Amino acid sequence: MSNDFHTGYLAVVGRPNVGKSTLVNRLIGARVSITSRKAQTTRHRIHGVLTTDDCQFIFVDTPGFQASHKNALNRLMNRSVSQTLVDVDVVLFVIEAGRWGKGEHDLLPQLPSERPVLLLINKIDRLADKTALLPFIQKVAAEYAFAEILPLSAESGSGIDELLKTAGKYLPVGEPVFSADDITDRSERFLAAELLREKLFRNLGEELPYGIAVEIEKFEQENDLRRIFAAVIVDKEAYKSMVIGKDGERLKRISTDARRDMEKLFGGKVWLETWVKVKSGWADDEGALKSLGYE
Ligand SMILES: Nc1nc2c(ncn2[C@@H]2O[C@H](COP(=O)(O)OP(=O)(O)OP(=O)(O)O)[C@@H](O)[C@H]2O)c(=O)[nH]1
Repeated sequence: MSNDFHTGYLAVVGRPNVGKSTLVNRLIGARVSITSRKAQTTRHRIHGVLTTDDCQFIFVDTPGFQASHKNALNRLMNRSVSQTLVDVDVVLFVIEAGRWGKGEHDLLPQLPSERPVLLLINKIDRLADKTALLPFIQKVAAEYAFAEILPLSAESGSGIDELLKTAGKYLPVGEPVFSADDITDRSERFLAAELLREKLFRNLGEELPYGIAVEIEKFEQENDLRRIFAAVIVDKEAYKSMVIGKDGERLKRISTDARRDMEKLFGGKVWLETWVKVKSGWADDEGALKSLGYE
């Protein structure tokens, strides 16, 4: 291994919905983290790995900050963000083009002053007036000592090569940690839960109850067939029928959609069984959260 190879950890932070998951997916070219129009779908730290000729980027996707719900779940989420930030080599702070508000400003004190923070201005494809970008960059540059400011579009891919070239320079010299074809260090069990969670978010839309979770109770594999048994956990009896829907239609649709995505991702047949369980108050109970895999 040449001694000018760089390897390092990068955290992707930013308000919910700014495009963190889309960016990580775009960078590592595979679906390891789930995107959805609904805010707050990423509650787990997800590691994606990208290896180029001279760099290995190990991405840590962190949950968005959320100040409005003050329960155990959010305390744990915020704790895991701060812990992540001191462990990484580079912080990628994602914002939306043209948008710098209280949400962004409030995040600044959480940024580690001893690490380079690259400000990524995402969604530039949405800017109707491209000349607005320069004054916006000047404005945000005055907010914090960002190591770099890079406009890009996670969706169209514009600015992504530049981002990799620039971010690579901030990674320490070192041998790769993961082999070239590692996509994620998360298990299929975890990915199955994420896919099902994403379908719940999409299908329930605005009705989505706060504190819904997925627990994979059994995951078996026999040749190409995976048998997955998943419980959808809600914290109130009333949410149960909301998830199941009239004559079970909604849960059936959610399961079918999730099963199809799992088959694509795992490259084999999937038998998926889902049901809804009520665990009242679980979102306020740190023990229950840990048992569901929240760190
Ligand atoms: N137009 C446009 N839309 C984008 C771009 N990047 C992301 N989006 C959209 O923005 C929405 C949110 O993207 P996500 O990647 O889920 O955002 P996130 O920051 O990971 O969200 P949380 O998981 O809630 O923290 C999705 O509908 C994406 O399709 C972009 O470059 N341009």
